[in-house]
Amino acid sequence: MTPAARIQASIEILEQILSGTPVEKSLTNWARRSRFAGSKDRAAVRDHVFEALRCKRSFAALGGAETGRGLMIGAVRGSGEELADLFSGARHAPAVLSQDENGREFLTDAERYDIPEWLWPRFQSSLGDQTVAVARALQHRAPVHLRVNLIKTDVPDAIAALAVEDIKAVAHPACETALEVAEGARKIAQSRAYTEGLVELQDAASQAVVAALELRPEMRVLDFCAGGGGKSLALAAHQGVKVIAHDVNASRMRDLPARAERAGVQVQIVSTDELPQQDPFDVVLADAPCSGSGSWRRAPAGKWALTEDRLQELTGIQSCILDQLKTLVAPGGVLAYATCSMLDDENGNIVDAFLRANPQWSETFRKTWLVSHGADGFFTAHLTR
Ligand SMILES: C[S@@+](CC[C@H](N)C(=O)[O-])C[C@H]1O[C@@H](n2cnc3c(N)ncnc32)[C@H](O)[C@@H]1O
Repeated sequence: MTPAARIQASIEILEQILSGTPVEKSLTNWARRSRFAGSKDRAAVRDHVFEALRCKRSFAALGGAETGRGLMIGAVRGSGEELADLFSGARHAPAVLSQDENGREFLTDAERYDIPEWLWPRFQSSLGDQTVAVARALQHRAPVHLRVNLIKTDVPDAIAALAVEDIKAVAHPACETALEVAEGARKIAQSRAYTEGLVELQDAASQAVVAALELRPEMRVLDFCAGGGGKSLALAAHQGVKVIAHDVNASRMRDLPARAERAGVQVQIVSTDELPQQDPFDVVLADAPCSGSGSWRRAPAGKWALTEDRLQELTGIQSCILDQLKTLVAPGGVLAYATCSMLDDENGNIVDAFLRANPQWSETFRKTWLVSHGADGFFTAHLTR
């Protein structure tokens, strides 16, 4: 495919997404009807689509319309490339620009930095002088991070095993186990290092949330919102720690047994009904459902789907989860609250309200990771009584 044909394909996919088809489904539909597209074409089109979704507001302003075509005109105009070369009207290329397909100046900072208008003041109050840096980081693609599985290997050996398969990885400062992939990211899923469980795909800040816990052998740790089990696996990679995974939506943990087997670790999965027979726990991790503002680079549709009502609903769920979990923690144990969000509403405000309502509990640790520092945005706080 020519660069112009890739843009035309991206326009068609974006049209589907804008009319309500989920992102992955739109990409798969296109790949199915475009057997001529090679793996490099598919990767390039996917990159265009994700970039346009991350930068939807600013590209729409630059391109003159919030349509697939408008977004891609905005993308090309913003990159400084020559529009006429790509929108040439040639076979498989987008049509030539009409007179009225002009861009305009940005009206607000929220538009320039691709944040919903209603959310900008909350971004500012949560992030202070980091607001613009964070919003700009969210306009770009996320790095690929790996977690070295210390049950099976160590950091130098994992880097060497990846290098044999032309995957260049370097240590990431977020925590001891974190690597950033500098080259060869598309080869990871097929690599021996991955299939044999030496490394797992996991964002560095997500790993750092687990690394912040002081885990000792024989501790019983509940991962209450386990989801796909990324943090359960990171917890279980601590020698002797017994990990119990739970999620209100049990089907989300479907792949966890196979992932645990690949990693060579044990994770016990419990249902909501079984939980009362399992407590108390030395550590309860609540990686709560949230806006996902820290991972909007990977899932940009979430940025535009969030509403004030949904944020309020989420903060209600977050407070309920913390309240529900306090009875499951052994005296002297730790209730660790975490979100992949950078908004005070979902982070400090939730913990502060919990501490006000439960004066016998105190906070021993609190940290926020920002996307502008090279990993996903995350928050965690440790509570004890
Ligand atoms: C942020 S995700 C978890 C991600 C996961 N810990 C990981 O590291 O991959 C939040 C999870 O919380 C679950 N959840 C939502 N409400 C819940 C509740 N009331 N109790 C327990 N889990 C809940 C969701 O099903 C979702 O899987």
